[in-house]
Amino acid sequence: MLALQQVSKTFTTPQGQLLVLNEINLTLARGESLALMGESGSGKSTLLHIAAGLEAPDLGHVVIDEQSLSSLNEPARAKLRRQQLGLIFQQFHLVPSLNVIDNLTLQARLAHKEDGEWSAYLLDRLGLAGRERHYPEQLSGGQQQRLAIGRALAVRPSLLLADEPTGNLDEQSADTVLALLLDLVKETQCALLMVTHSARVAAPLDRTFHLHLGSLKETKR
Ligand SMILES: Nc1ncnc2c1ncn2[C@@H]1O[C@H](COP(=O)(O)OP(=O)(O)OP(=O)(O)O)[C@@H](O)[C@H]1O
Repeated sequence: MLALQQVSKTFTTPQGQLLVLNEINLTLARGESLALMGESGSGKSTLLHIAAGLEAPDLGHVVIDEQSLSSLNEPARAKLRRQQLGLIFQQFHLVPSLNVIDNLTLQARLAHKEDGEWSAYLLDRLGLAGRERHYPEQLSGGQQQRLAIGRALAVRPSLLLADEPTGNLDEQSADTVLALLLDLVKETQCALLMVTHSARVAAPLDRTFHLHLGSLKETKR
């Protein structure tokens, strides 16, 4: 589903060259959830951006659904991102001027993958049925993040990439959102790669990896 093959990335900083990812290998299967942990500045967001094709590795390959991102030009990569990837962020990134149903179907419409029945099912599963005409500001933080999850899943992505998706929520909302997210990953058999600082959030995921000094080490399987 997702494969990182010998991925390396170095940044040039005022202090010199910074090797953030050093020949990283990782594979993620359908229906599998993986937590990516590591101290601040260890390169977690860089790895996530590279997996999403938003940033290119210096060396190595990213393969999504058997397609190597480096073999595609930028328009083709953007199309693959729209059609196969769901992105979930700490700051929900909903469109404030769009109501719930329009936010939910936004990416699906852009990807020409809109499916009314699937959207209605997702709204129901996410506890947002009946809120279709509400705007993001009328929703709680937990509801907003559930909507952002729905938006990511509305395209039926093969890969979900999430950066601290529960970082802005209180513990109880975080637990609800995480449980729903993991249920939907199993149900739709997509793969989930999630960055988190919290061992508690990582615990229910299938596998946990730590990034440290450019290397990835599995700590739970
Ligand atoms: N465009 C860039 N140019 C130079 N250095 C960069 C660039 N992007 C990231 N870095 C550096 O690379 C390292 C890894 O950054 P990254 O954001 O991936 O870490 P992170 O593990 O996600 O951190 P955090 O947990 O604080 O979000 C940091 O030292 C950062 O300063």
